[in-house]
Amino acid sequence: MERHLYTVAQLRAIEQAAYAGLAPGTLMQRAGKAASDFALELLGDRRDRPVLVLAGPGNNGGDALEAAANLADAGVDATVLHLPGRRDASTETAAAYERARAGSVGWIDMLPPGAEWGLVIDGLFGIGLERPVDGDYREVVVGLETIRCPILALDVPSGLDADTGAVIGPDGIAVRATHTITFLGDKPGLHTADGRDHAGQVRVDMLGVGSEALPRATAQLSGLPLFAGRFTARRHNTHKGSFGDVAIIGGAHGMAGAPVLSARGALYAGAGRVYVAALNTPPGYDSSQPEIMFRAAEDFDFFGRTLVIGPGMGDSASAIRLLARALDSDSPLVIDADALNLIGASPDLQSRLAQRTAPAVLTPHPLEGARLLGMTAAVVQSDRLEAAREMALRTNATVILKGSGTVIARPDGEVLINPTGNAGLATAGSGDVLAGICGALLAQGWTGWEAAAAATWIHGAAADTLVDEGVGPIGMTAGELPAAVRKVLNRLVKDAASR
Ligand SMILES: NC(=O)C1=CN([C@@H]2O[C@H](COP(=O)(O)OP(=O)(O)OC[C@H]3O[C@@H](n4cnc5c(N)ncnc54)[C@H](OP(=O)(O)O)[C@@H]3O)[C@@H](O)[C@H]2O)[C@H](O)CC1
Ligand SMILES: [K+]
Repeated sequence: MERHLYTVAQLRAIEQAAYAGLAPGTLMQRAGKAASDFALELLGDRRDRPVLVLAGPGNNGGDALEAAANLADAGVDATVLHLPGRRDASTETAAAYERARAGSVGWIDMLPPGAEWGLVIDGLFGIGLERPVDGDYREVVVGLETIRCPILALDVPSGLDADTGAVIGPDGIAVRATHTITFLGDKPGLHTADGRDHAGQVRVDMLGVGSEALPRATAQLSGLPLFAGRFTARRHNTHKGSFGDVAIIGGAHGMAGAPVLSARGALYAGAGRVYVAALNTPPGYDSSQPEIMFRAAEDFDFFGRTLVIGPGMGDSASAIRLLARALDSDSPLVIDADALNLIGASPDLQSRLAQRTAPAVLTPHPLEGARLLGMTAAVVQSDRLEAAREMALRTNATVILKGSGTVIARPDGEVLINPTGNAGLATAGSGDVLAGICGALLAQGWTGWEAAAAATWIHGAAADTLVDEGVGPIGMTAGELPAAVRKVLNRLVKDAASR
C-alpha cells in the first residue's frame, strides 16, 4: 500500500481547483453517492435496518444529506438528525437539504434514547472543524458511545483534526467510527495519534479528481512499495560476514534484558553476527539465545559494525563516553532509549550527532522525543508529524517517532506514517526489538530511510500476525516478536521472488 496524505490546506486547494471545471454541487453529489454506496455495502443483506444520518452545519452535513437522500431512494429507512448552524448553509448544502426534504427521509432533532440502528453515518463536521465539538453536537457524539452498530464517518470522524490526528480541544470529544470514507485525498490525521482509534477502516474516494490535479504530498502512508526492492533471496554462496555485524551497546547494572531483546530483534531480522557490548560486567552468554556474543563495552571495537546504542544504557559517565565515541564513528547507528535522553540533555552530543555523515536512525517514543525537542510529550502528541520533522531537521537524522501510527521523518521534511501494528506493541521491550531490527537492516546495507520504514512496518506486521494467531494484543510480550519478525521477513522475500 502506498498512499499520499494531504493537509487541510492542500485539500482546500484541490477542492478549489476541481470546482473550477464542474457544475456547482457536483463534488458534494459525488461525495454523497460514494457515501451511500459504502453504507449499502456495510448494511449488506441487512438493508431493512434503519440508518441514522447525522448532518452538521457545514458542507460535511451537505454530504450527509446527499447520502441520506440516496439511501431513501434505494428503499432504506433513513432518518436524518439535522443540526444546522446559525449561519446560512452553502448553496450546495442548501440544495442537498431540499433534495432530502423532497424524498422519503425521516427527520429528528435529538438522539432518541434506546433506539436501535443498523448503521450511523457521521456527517457532523469534516475538515472545517476548528474548535472543540460542544453544545448539542457534543451531546450527540456522547450519545453515539452507547450505540452498538457500525459507524461510517464522512471525510473525517467529527471532532478529529485531519492534519494531526488529535481530538480537537483540551477536553475534546470525537466520533469513534468503525469506517471512514474520506474525500479528495487521504489525510494524515486518520492514521496517527487518536486517528486510528477514531477512523477505523479508511477508504479514499477521489470524487473523480485525477492525480494530475494533485499537489506534491510530503507525507504518505508507508508500505511495501517503498522498500520491496530490498527483499531479495539470499544467494547460496554467502557466509555470516555477508550480512553484517550488529552490536547493541547498553545493559547497565540491572538493565541487561533490554539489549538482549534488541540483539534478538537483530538476529531474527537477519544480521550475520550480533554482539551485546554491555556497560555492566557482561554475562557469559544468553542460554536461550547462545548465538549472541557478549563483550565489555569499554574496550569494544566499533569499526565496521552497525551500532544500536541506548537500550538499558543508563546515564553514567561511561554511557556518555561510549555515546560520544559512537556518534564520532563512521558506523551506521540506531539511537534508542537512554542514548536519546543523554543527547537531549547535551548540546555537545547534539552537535556530534548533527555532524555525522554515516546513517543515523533515532527511535524516540513521545517522551524521549519531547526531551530531544525541549517540550512536553503532550505537545509532541498534539502534532506528531511536525514533531518528527523538527527532530529530523535538528539532528540531521532519520527519526522514528513511535506510537499509534508511528511517524518516520527525514531532514528534508519527507514523512511516512506506518499503518501496521496494534496495541499489543504497547509493552515493555517492544521498542528494543524495533531498534534491533533496524540495526540488522542497516547492517545489510539498507539506507537509513529504507531501514527505518521497513523495520517499523515489519515490527508492526509481526505484531499483527501474533494477534491473528491469538497471541495478543493483551499479554503480547516483546520476546515473542523476533520469531514473528523472521516469519514476516521470509514471507516478504518469498513473495518478492514469486512476483
Ligand atoms: N465544498 C464542497 O463541495 C465539498 C465539500 N466536501 C465536504 O465538506 C467538508 C468541509 O466543509 P466545510 O463546510 O468547510 O466544513 P465542515 O462541514 O467540516 O464544518 C464547518 C461548519 O461547521 C461550523 N463549525 C465548526 N466548528 C464548529 C463547532 N465546534 N461547533 C459548531 N459549529 C462548528 C462552522 O461554523 P463557523 O461558525 O465556524 O463558520 C461551519 O459552518 C469536507 O470535510 C467534506 O466532507 C466534500 O467532500 C466535497 C465537496
Ligand atoms: K464527519
